[in-house]
Amino acid sequence: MMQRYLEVKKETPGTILLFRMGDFYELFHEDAEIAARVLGLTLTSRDKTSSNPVPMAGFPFHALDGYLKKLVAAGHRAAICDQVEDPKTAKGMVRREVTRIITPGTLTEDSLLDPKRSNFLAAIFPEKERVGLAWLELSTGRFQCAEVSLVAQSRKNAKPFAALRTGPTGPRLEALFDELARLQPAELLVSEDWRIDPVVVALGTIPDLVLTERAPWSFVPARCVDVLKNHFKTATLEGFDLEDDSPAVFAAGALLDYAREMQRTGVDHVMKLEPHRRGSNLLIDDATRRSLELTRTLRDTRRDGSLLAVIDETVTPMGARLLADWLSNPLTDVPAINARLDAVAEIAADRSFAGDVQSLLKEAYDLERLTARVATLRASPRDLSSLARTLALLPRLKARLAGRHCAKLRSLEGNLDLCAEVRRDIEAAVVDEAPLNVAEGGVIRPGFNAQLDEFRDLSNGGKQWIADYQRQEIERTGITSLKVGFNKVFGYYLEVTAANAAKVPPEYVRKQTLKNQERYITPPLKEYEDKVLRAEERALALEQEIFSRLRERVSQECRRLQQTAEVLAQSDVLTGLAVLAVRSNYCRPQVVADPVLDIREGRHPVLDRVKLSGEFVPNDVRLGRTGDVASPDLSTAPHILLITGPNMAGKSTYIRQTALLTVMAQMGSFVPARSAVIGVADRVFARVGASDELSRGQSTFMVEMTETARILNSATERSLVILDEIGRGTSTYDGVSLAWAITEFLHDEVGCRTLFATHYHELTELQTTLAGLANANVAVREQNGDLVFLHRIVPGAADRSYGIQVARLAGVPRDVIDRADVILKTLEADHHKETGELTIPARKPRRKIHALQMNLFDADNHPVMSGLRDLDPAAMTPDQALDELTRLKSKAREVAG
Ligand SMILES: Nc1ncnc2c1ncn2[C@@H]1O[C@H](COP(=O)(O)OP(=O)(O)OP(=O)(O)O)[C@@H](O)[C@H]1O
Repeated sequence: MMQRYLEVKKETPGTILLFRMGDFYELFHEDAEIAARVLGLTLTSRDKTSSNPVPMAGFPFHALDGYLKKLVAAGHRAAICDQVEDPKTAKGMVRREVTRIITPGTLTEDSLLDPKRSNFLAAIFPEKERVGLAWLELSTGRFQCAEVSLVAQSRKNAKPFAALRTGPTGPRLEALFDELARLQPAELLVSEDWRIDPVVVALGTIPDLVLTERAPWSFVPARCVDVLKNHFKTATLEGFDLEDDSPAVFAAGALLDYAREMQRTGVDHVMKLEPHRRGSNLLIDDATRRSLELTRTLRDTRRDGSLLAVIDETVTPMGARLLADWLSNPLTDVPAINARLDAVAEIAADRSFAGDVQSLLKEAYDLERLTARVATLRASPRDLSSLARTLALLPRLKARLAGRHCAKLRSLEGNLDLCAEVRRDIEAAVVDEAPLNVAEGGVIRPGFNAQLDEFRDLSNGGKQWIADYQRQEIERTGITSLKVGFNKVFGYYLEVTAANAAKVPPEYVRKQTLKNQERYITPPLKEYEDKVLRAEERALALEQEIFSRLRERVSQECRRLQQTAEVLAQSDVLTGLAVLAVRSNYCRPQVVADPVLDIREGRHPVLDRVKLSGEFVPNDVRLGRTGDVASPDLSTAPHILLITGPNMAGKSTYIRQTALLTVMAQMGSFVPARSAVIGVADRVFARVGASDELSRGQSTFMVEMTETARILNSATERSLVILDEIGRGTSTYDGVSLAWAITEFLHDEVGCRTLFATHYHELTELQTTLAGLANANVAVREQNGDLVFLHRIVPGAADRSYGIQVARLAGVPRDVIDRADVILKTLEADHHKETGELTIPARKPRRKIHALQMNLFDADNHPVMSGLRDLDPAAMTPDQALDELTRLKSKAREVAG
């Protein structure tokens, strides 16, 4: 057995091997040690008497899913080696084979996946100036690829920006990092050969990303292309709008190869490879994505508290995943955005529609993931009955979608394939409450297969035969207490009381003598027993066969099922957005191509939700282009808004909410505002607060400037830029000067819509020189020396900053606040002096703090010191010296008190 173990271990390098032995999965050697650590299993050893015992750990087979979850969460890969023969019939040792390999990126089991999140496996193929990236969600079969440029994507004439993540001469990796941040893959495949490739080295620094190294040959371009052609059974990849020589295709081929290797049962549900083109989406870089907390919060990277959590009114996991996808990839094409908005508007206008659709969808199972399990021949009987139940809802959904006006809902109705035969086939064959496991039987409906019914009758219906036989034998022998019984050791037997033993006919064969009974068997009874037991076995085998055939048959319809799953997901997302719009009082944005923004009474979607109603103060934003003829009413609006105001007033909230509303509108959602005209942005940039890049070894200021450099170099006229307190991490003069120059550059060279929140009041002077810039501030009121935040954005510069008042609100001690006030006044007065000298009045301590330690000055007068001074060690005996030392010590104690 250990020999087989070692063979299998050799076949599955880099994985933790779970080796089935009877009712347990066992782990040995290093795997056992890892399992003990990660899974909390007790480490024991095999063959304790040996001088070199083998470490070992294990768990019962039914606990597999729970343990797999923990192993995968800890970033491990696990190979499951099962017994592939029935131990009862096996000759010699039971045959064991690896039945699946579970890796973070190739999960398909519901129990291991988060229903609301896509779980991507990704692969890269770096070339000189571009890198191919492919990603696959194995649990649904969605497979995409893209080419990402490694050359700085600068605006025309812009100088390439300085040292980025891999140093001044390395490739520019931001675009790749942005894509990975968008996808958040669980596992990324690279070639062993690329260990020192700068791209791969940089990827190794991304937290929570498992890099899996593959043999170099699996990345050989010709092979990669062949893998894809063979899988899709096509002569070229042109049908997918892909070139055979693109690194994106190579990455996809290497990825599919791996997926096939891990999923021993096949990946037939991967039916197409879709090219992902960057141009059709609103680009949101990694830093912006995090700053805006689109899908996770900045501080603890949780979904709760993110924009996604707030706008999610979907009722199915398919919908939840698609919503996350839409939010991560907002559109730029105005007609495409409007198509979604039309659908949301139509649903929002018809309350009963949303209610009906949601109550239907709530009953649906995760059709996308069910289909994938059918396709990989891993669907359980229960999966098939869940599939049929979901299909049973479709006629009602189709009826509800019928007669809609907008194109999107009409096309959903058109694409909703009822798959009626699939449903009919499953319903005809599988019982309503199907068990999880086919091996125990009870899967196939009675009446479906005559042969099966016969076997079952024979095994169940034996009762009648037994009753008849028992009656017949009572009559024949005259023993009225004669009974037929059954136990596992002897099978069927006849039982007679000891008193009647003499009446037993000679053909009865005695098998067992109990205290008061004798047990016998007879040839007819044994013959019958044989038949019954065989029938049971044959019934089980036949059930399995029928089930496998059915699953095979359903798997032929994967494409249709996938299409239907997509319709369900889209219906769910659109309905969810409509419910959100109505429930949260959102308005339909008017999406236009001009780079303008006119939001009236806009609210921050997340704060609006958490604050009590009426507590959130709505604000307007109007950005335009001077002299813009297309939007005359915005022609006088600035395109840069410089917002000053006290801390805590709501500056960050205001600028973020503007970016969030733009993202929401471009994904096809209504927005929290009274009205909104949103000019489509090609990119959104948010430089907000300190980010957590310290772990990547950069200083806060360096990170801030790197991100700023990127904005300045790649923003276009159509971009939306949100800047929060640029230049904060350096000296005031440096900071002001940088912020000043950055603002001028954005105004003169880029011309993009910009919201800039700052504490540097000096910058408000820019209004006099920059025509497209306007000042705004957040209103506050001082009441009896206290500060009241009104959270209202008003035109003009803030008159002062109120930092000290805010510090007082925060509980900074009174002494410090008063002192800061004095210093501030002096600074303000000095500011206007010609000399430039700074004379801060000295601080007057309010109370003296007693020094606990003696200072040198005090030491001179100390009684112990004078005692020491008077000593003449030369004239003392050791005893006297000791006495004197003891005396001085107690004196010292006394004084210290
Ligand atoms: N429009 C609003 N209505 C109601 N409350 C608001 C509004 N805007 C902000 N707030 C509240 O004020 C708090 C501070 O807001 P924000 O962080 O935007 O201030 P800030 O001006 O950027 O502060 P700082 O300059 O210190 O970063 C928020 O947590 C929020 O609870």
